[in-house]
Amino acid sequence: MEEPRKVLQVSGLHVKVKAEQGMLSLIQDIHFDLKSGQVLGLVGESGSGKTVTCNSLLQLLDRKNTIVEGSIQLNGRELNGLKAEEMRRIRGKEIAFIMQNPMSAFTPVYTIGMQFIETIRTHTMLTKKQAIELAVTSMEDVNLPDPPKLMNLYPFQLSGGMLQRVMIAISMCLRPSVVIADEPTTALDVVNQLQVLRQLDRLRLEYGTSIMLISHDLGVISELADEVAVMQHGQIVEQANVFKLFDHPQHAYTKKLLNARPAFPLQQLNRESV
Ligand SMILES: Nc1ncnc2c1ncn2[C@@H]1O[C@H](COP(=O)(O)OP(=O)(O)OP(=O)(O)O)[C@@H](O)[C@H]1O
Repeated sequence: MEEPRKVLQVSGLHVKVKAEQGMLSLIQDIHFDLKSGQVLGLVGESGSGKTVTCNSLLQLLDRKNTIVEGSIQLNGRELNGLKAEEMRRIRGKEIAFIMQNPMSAFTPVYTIGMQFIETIRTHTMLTKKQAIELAVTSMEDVNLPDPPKLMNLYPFQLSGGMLQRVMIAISMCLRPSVVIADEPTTALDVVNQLQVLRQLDRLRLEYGTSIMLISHDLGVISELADEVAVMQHGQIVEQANVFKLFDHPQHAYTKKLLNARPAFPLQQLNRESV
């Protein structure tokens, strides 16, 4: 069988930020590859550097005060050092982002439809009518009820779970090669968490999208990830296949994380729903 293609190749990634006492190192020497259709889980306790890592991949860090060293190749193209304008064209189209808090991802004064269409038209030559059709199909794809009606609603009129699915629909509609999901289910209840994870899984199976899933929750990671990287103090301390990592953790910090985890509500729910 042919080896899956490497879509994202990160090597020697190092992020420093200007601080009063000088340059402060936030993440050091990060290496990983993300293959086509693969889900890489990035796990670690609060402050371990997960968000800084994904923001550096997306080039969302404050350019004035941070230094990003190392290489971030997306489909063979180096992203580190690209101009903000070039990066804006890539973000959303080739590498998409699903945020932790769906409410803050939307502008409250515009309808879901306006925001969806704006994203599509920024990146494509589609007409407004075509963009509406694509938005509706994408919302149907994530099982949102009555998309034409949803298009006319404002963000506050949707539940957190629905908004998160709208965000997934927006992220996926342009078929990006990579989706970075930073704690995509943290703000949701357990039932909605499971639904969102299932949608992400279905989309990666259907379209071969690679997903980088950031979470502090090992239950979420175990649901979806093929490979897991464990972060501590700005470094990846262990990386392995999900089964190997859960069954035979090598690093003391991974063992500590595994021992500290509560019972996995998602897995219980999965069993109950079978
Ligand atoms: N602009 C900044 N200036 C100074 N320190 C920062 C800056 N951004 C992040 N940090 C620090 O870098 C470390 C890593 O933060 P990061 O947000 O990546 O952690 P995290 O693993 O995503 O945590 P959480 O799960 O709580 O989101 C933290 O100690 C944080 O305080």
